[in-house]
Amino acid sequence: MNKKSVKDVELKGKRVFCRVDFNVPMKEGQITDETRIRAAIPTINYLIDQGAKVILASHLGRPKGQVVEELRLTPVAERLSALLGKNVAYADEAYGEKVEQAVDGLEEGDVLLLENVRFYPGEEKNDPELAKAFAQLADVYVNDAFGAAHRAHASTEGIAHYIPAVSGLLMEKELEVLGKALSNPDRPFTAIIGGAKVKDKIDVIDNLLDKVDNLIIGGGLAFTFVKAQGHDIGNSLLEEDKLELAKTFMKKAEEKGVKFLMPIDAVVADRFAEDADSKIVAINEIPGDWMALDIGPETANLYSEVIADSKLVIWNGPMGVFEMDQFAGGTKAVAEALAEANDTYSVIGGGDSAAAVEKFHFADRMSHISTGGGASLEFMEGKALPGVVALNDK
Ligand SMILES: Nc1ncnc2c1ncn2[C@@H]1O[C@H](COP(=O)(O)OP(=O)(O)OP(=O)(O)O)[C@@H](O)[C@H]1O
Ligand SMILES: O=C(O)[C@H](O)COP(=O)(O)O
Repeated sequence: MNKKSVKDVELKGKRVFCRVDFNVPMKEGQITDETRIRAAIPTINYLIDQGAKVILASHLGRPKGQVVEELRLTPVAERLSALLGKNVAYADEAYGEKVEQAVDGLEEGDVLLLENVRFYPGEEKNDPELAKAFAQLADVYVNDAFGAAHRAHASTEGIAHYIPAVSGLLMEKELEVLGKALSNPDRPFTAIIGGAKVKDKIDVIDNLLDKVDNLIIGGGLAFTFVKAQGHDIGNSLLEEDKLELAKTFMKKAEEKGVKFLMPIDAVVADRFAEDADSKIVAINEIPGDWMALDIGPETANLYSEVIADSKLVIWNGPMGVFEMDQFAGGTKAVAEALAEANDTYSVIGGGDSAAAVEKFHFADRMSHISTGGGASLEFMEGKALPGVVALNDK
């Protein structure tokens, strides 16, 4: 990477404003998945070991520029203290006099967590005044929030214009792994794209068709392609206005010699419900008033074989409605195939695919699970990430 990292700057005794992505799922005040907190630990420990005064900042949820009690970072501070094995001070504001006093009181190796930066309207507007107020707290800016790197906000982009700005270790690793996957892939290189909406994944499919050997399509978005092939898809998800584009992609794949793999069978249901009546049908036999909610077992076998023969696989988006047990089989089979493919480097991107891999207990058998949802997608689309662009060049 041509951007400076924490390893390239002197940190001893320095006040370091470290932007992390602690946007973790919460239920009734409890953190339900702490992956993102764990992922930031190496950088935080590095800063502590170097003798920095560590000021951590993050957003949580989308409070839209005002204080939302349930979105305070208090539970995160507690969890972080436990994970670091040391006290993390917590400020209930993110800048201003009180925070400055707290920063003044920091000794080398101390950690202070600021309040949710999205409580301030200037954050998402990338207001230079707020960016300056953040910058004033510190001598060095470290961006370790890969998950929020696609946002040009005051704490992810603006601040980098005022003090020396470098990447954290997680940011560096994410960019290295995803960057290598896309620019110099081991082959055969396979991308698996699933999830619900074609329109969200158009750019990524288009960009990947220039790079991969195999493109596997699953999830709800597959049925727009199935329909484009000329099959009846009943009440399955369809984005009518993307049918022509789906045909274009299939044609592009053919021209480029990319294997474009689509479902050959599906699990169909009479309604969208856990206890719906369901059955397995061939892809050209989806009944008119049923909907396809998962890929079928033959498709899962076909996809698993392609995965086993690949050297590099990137996966974004589940194969079916994996939240319901009846329709989780396809997603589970793909996760299992990835877990068992020992010679395959597997990169999981996107919140839902990462959640699925966790749910089926294959997480520790994947090569890399990205902490970025939108960020990893935008990266794969080939877009520049503002939070990275703003960092100092080497
Ligand atoms: N056949 C289907 N019909 C309807 N919904 C489906 C189908 N297959 C998958 N889904 C749904 O798609 C959703 C995930 O889609 P999405 O495009 O958001 O995935 P993602 O990119 O992994 O997630 P994220 O946006 O969190 O990164 C899941 O909730 C799943 O239930
Ligand atoms: O969860 C994410 O993808 C990141 O934390 C960014 O959150 P956002 O979509 O609310 O900007």
